[in-house]
Amino acid sequence: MIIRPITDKDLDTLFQIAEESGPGFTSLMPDRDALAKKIDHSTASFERKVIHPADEHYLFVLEDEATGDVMGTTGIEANAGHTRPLYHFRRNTVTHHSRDLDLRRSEETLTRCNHYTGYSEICSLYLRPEFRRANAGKLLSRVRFLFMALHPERFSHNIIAEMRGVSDSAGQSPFWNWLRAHFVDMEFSQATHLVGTGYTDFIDELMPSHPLYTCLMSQEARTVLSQVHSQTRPALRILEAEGFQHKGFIDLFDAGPTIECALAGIRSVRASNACRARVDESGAFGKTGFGHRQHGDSGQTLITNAGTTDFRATITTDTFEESGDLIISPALADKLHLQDGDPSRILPLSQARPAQTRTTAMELSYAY
Ligand SMILES: NC(=[NH2+])NCCC[C@H](N)C(=O)O
Repeated sequence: MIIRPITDKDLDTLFQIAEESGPGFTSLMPDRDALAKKIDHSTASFERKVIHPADEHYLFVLEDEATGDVMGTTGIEANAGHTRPLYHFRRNTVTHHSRDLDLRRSEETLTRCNHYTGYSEICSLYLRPEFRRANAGKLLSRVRFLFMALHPERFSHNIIAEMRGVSDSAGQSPFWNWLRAHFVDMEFSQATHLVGTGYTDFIDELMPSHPLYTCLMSQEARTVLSQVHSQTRPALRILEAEGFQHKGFIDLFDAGPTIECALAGIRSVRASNACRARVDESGAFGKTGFGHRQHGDSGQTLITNAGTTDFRATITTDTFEESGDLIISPALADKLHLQDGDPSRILPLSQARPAQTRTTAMELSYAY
């Protein structure tokens, strides 16, 4: 499994993924022109010399090298809210209190806001059902944190992830159904399609701009506030383990939680290291006795090169560290586009119980 930047040739697969992933997956909408533009934008972003993050969008694919199949996607928006506003509802508490009458009551409100302007956003993580296997989800999720650690000038100091909220297989969202009944006469899928293809004017025009008291909402809508889609729960757990937290900002359409973490605080950023690749031509990799010097207690390591347009990453056991150098076989060096002496970044993966590995890879398929 190799991670690489997306190219024009991946358009058909990207279209399939956009169809498979459904209406709540707003960063990939099944619209060929929009997806072709997204690929071009990604290619230009990887090519661009960047000093401060602007409107770059990086989209990677996970490829099965043996077959050339694209197994999934993963992305980073360098500066969310830069080209068009990024809206959320903020959960607030309002207290009405009369000292004279000795009465008080606290109620929750939702207020539309643009709080997260200027954050980098991780997005578009999708692992196709037929390619669920150990480490695939991990690689798709964590590779973004290594890419950010390698190229911090391209990203904000703060990172968010918008987690998909609750909707059913027929595309009905309990939160949207309440909004729709009172404010915006439009299907959930139409609203997410508009947002996903970059049309956000209707939010200012039609969505409520005054605080909404949640006590006045339907019970169905209230219970899904800050809740994730059932298929997104494992992805949420993984990001929480990386240090991400929910601060009460929720999606305008399905009330899914947005979570945030400082880049420097992300576990995979802190636990990964810069090193130099040394290509071992001696053929020692086949021999025994190398295991004790391998990374992590599982011996598995996420390795990347330090490139942008030529970025590559994989998870392997076929490596070890020696005085700060990463010793790799010529075959692996070739796959990762690494030459002897090139900078690299490594993240030792800790031992996961086999059952856990399976669950993670499987359940990450719908991700966030
Ligand atoms: N609450 C939501 N549905 N938010 C949108 C989730 C989008 C998802 N993070 C994506 O990249 O497409």
